[in-house]
Amino acid sequence: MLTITNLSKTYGNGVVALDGVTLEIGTGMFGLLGPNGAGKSTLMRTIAALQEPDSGRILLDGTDIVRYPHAVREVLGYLPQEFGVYPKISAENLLDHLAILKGVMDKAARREQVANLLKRTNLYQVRKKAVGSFSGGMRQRFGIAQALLGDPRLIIVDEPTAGLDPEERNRFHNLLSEIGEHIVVILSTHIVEDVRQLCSRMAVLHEGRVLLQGRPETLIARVSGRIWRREISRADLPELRRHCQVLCERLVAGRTHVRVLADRPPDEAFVPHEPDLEDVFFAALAEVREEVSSC
Ligand SMILES: Nc1ncnc2c1ncn2[C@@H]1O[C@H](COP(=O)(O)OP(=O)(O)OP(=O)(O)O)[C@@H](O)[C@H]1O
Repeated sequence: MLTITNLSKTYGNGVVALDGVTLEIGTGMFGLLGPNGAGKSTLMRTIAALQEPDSGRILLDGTDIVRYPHAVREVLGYLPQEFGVYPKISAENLLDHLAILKGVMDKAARREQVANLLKRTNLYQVRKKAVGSFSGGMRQRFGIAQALLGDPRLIIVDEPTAGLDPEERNRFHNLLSEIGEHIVVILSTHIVEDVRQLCSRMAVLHEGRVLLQGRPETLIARVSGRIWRREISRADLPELRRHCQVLCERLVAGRTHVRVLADRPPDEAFVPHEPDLEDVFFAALAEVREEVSSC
């Protein structure tokens, strides 16, 4: 169990990246959803003990990881947003090298662990190939293989599916959900679909603050009956925005469709919309923006 209490971080340039973040994260896949600049990577790096917060506490199974960063590094697997590799080394050799760095010193045990991880991530057939020649999806799977070295209790993956084609993304999802059956996996992303498909618990982060957290189905139930949609001409959008909380607008077969958050349909052309996680995400952002503009 990972318990984060009142975590705050302001960078030297004055940007408040984390502002009193409090979260409880148990075994399974936890989705941390937020728009660009929300503070996700800062939070991930802080949990991974790669940077210190200004204040607050992070406990992993009772151990304070801000005070004892080595304790978390020993039990942590981390796939950062920018995952650099030595391009010319084969996958097998690089994984072996990384296993040594992770403290797996026994040669036979290391060889076995490396082979197992290459099989698990479906890279065994290409283990002799240079990692630099891998496709984006293969590279991300290699990233997961290195994160799993040393049998971690906590895995952090930061924006892992950006740039993957649908097939690779699906394969990556299956791999993550299999891992999430046994340990804590935190998935940080701005892709709502990733969280919907994978996570049994989630939080939305915005401007360094947790807007909401819980089970996706519970959060969806909270906006149920308050989402309406209609087709609209683009010219009418500004007027609608003036008196409604427009959650999103999107093109369907070349026509603009809007969804709004309201207790009643704004006009007779609106029909009820069965909410999904995207509505939860946009509603949380819309509500906080509304608070700011009415201040
Ligand atoms: N080292 C740094 N120095 C100064 N400001 C920073 C630093 N790192 C991040 N920031 C700022 O802190 C805020 C949060 O950034 P962070 O990268 O944690 O967000 P994020 O949710 O991961 O965003 P993205 O999805 O775009 O990666 C942003 O405004 C960012 O510009």
